[in-house]
Amino acid sequence: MLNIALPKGRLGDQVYGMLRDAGYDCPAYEDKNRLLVLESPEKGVRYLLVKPSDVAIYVEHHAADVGIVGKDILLESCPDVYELLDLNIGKCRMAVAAPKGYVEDTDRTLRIATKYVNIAKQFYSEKNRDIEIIKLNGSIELAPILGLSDVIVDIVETGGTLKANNLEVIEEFKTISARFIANKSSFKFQNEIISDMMQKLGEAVK
Ligand SMILES: Nc1ncnc2c1ncn2[C@@H]1O[C@H](COP(=O)(O)OP(=O)(O)OP(=O)(O)O)[C@@H](O)[C@H]1O
Ligand SMILES: O=P(O)(O)OC[C@H]1O[C@H](OP(=O)(O)OP(=O)(O)O)[C@H](O)[C@@H]1O
Repeated sequence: MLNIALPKGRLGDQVYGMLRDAGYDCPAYEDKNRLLVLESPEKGVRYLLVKPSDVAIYVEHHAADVGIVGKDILLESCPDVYELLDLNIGKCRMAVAAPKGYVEDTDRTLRIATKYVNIAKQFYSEKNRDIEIIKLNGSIELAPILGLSDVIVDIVETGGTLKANNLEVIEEFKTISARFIANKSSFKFQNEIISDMMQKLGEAVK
């Protein structure tokens, strides 16, 4: 059976919808219970429900053969996996944002709150800017409101969260979407099954 790491939460349901349409349905997924391992033996797949930010860890370490993960996570952690397909869902942008009217003082160290420490470091190293990173795990928009940081680096989809909290985008610098990834050894030894899944998923991409 092919082990598929599926992100729980907002991305998971969309991803499962694509896999179902591609022929890898799993009635147990639709039961919505607390099980984390869901099997569909007749389709030859086993779904592992994991935190979105952990998908690539399972795949890299061969606890899963394939998985679906946001490009944000791949850019942040650079796992040693194959990125096979852009699924064109979970679309958003990586951006710097700040309170409306914010004016940067370039003589001071810039304080940045983010979940994406490596992405932020890379972005500002290209600008040669002196920075301090404050790593948070969620509700990033709160940081500049409370004076914990000057700006944030985070993903923006509709812009609704920024707007509701009186923040605005300063610069968007990466487009993000969900990617189909594979463990390197699985891709070699289960190539036919994974290639077949990639092709069917490709046909389901809108
Ligand atoms: N507002 C959004 N619009 C579109 N895609 C998003 C949005 N927020 C996150 N994503 C994408 O969906 C993925 C999963 O996001 P989600 O918010 O469900 O998990 P998370 O809370 O970031 O994960 P974790 O619980 O592991 O921290 C992200 O990695 C990103 O690629
Ligand atoms: O532009 P929008 O459509 O408002 O989407 C962007 C918001 O979505 C994500 O947060 P999420 O809902 O995952 O919350 P969290 O980061 O606090 O966990 C992201 O961190 C932004 O806060």
